[in-house]
Amino acid sequence: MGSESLVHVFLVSFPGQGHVNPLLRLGKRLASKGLLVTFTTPESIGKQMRKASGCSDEPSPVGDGFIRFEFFEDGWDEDEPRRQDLDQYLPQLEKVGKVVIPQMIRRNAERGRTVSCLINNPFIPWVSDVAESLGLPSAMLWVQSCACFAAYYHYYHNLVPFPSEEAMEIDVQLPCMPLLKHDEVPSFLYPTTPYPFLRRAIMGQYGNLDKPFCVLMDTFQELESEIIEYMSKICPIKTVGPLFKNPKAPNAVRGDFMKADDCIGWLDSKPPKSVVYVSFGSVVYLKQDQWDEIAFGLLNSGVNFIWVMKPPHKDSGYTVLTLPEGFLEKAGNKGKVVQWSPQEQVLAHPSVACFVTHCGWNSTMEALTSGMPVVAFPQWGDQVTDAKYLVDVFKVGVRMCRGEAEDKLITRDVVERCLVEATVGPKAAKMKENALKWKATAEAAFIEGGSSDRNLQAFVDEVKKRSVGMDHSTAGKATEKANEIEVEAEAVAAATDGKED
Ligand SMILES: O=c1ccn([C@@H]2O[C@H](COP(=O)(O)OP(=O)(O)O)[C@@H](O)[C@H]2O)c(=O)[nH]1
Ligand SMILES: O=C(O)c1ccc(O[C@@H]2O[C@H](CO)[C@@H](O)[C@H](O)[C@H]2O)cc1
Repeated sequence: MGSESLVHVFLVSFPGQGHVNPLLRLGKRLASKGLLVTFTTPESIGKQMRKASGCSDEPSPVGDGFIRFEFFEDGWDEDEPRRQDLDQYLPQLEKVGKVVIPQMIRRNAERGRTVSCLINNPFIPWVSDVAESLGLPSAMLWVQSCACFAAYYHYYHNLVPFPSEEAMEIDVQLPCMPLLKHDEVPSFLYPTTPYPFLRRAIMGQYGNLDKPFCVLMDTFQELESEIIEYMSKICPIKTVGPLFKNPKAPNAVRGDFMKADDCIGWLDSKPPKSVVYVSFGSVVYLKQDQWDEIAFGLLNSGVNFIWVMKPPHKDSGYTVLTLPEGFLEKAGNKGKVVQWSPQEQVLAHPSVACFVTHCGWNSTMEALTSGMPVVAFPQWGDQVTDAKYLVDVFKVGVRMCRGEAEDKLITRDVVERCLVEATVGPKAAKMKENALKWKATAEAAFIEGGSSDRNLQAFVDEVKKRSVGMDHSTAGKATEKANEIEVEAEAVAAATDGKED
């Protein structure tokens, strides 16, 4: 069957690696169940994805369906430094996206690919408005834990007391969750957060939560059962994780912004469970003095290691981190420093003993699903909550720090102690045993007939059902609306021309 005759879903992603990965993985899962999926994000990132991962606008077969990419211009020059400032970039994305997404949907309809559903991830809640204005169903993929979803929900609706300027250090008790210490609450909610624009972006999604007919989550029923059950009574949640596992479509279609350095051959040469993998994700940058302490901790512990040292964006304001003098020579063949790793493969490799992680949710799910113990080094946002769960609830981790807000240098001795604790001795063995249990439970959730697979199938069935109800007049309405929005936007642009920027 050609891709044109399939039900078509349109995925709009915030342009961050930790957001693109889970939405693209969802796209692949949906495609493998027989849908045509178009994935979009701004061209500035599309350019990188094309170069590093070969993303193409031609439909690629995935299982019973297809996936294709179609990027959009965000209205700024190629080298615009303001993209690194989300306080400025998020409003720009909203302004432009509200015009160009309807145009893209209209063009697709004209080419015989009528869109039946829009799906977005957080930080770009206006996508639900676009869907509503076009008369299209929409869904949202929540790319963090259900625990974090619940924390933001209770904050938005003011249901329980959270840290405030008057009471900074209060603990937070949410229903069906362990007590969170003040610094275990998602840090965008701290009164002192340096990232209030991310709190606003997330709160924007809660303001729009009545619009998506489904909230998909990259978690699984058995991992967060009580809070998922509780929140499911309030919101139309469907857990579909771990999304990075796709039995029908392994790694062919990827959305990395940077090509991964090859380190699998090097790992193959190491004994089982002898390597520590260190990565702080795509956005966290540590200070130079902290970097130095980690470097000495790694050397002093004597472990083998792979360390991801990604270069900062030229407009990010971060200075390039360096390694202590003579570090690479001292490490010799015990250590490998890379700019970007094939993380999923690294975590699945038998030579890897543990993962020193910033506890982003993707890294958390990838570690749990690979049966990999962790050393938790959270910095901000959901990472501090994920660290609490990894250590105290899932019991697969050792805590190395409490987050950026603590502003505490973690010394080389502490680094060394945590590495040893996570790799040798009875505690390490227990954590590995727990991690392997989570791996098995995750597998049972994503295989055919598992809880996540059933939820995903139910979602696909619902999209198909709604698309049957969507007759030609509905598709025509979407086209008409797209035309209206375009005319309005042109009028606004003409009226404001030269008055902005
Ligand atoms: O060297 C690296 C570092 C990270 N990742 C991937 O980048 C994503 C990072 O997402 P996460 O939520 O963990 O953190 P963020 O980058 O959003 O802070 C994950 O899917 C990782 O597998 C990768 O492929 N190679
Ligand atoms: O581009 C940015 O400035 C950016 C990208 C990603 C950010 O959040 C990360 O998202 C993940 C999924 O929500 C999350 O689990 C991870 O901890 C975050 O680092 C923030 C800013």
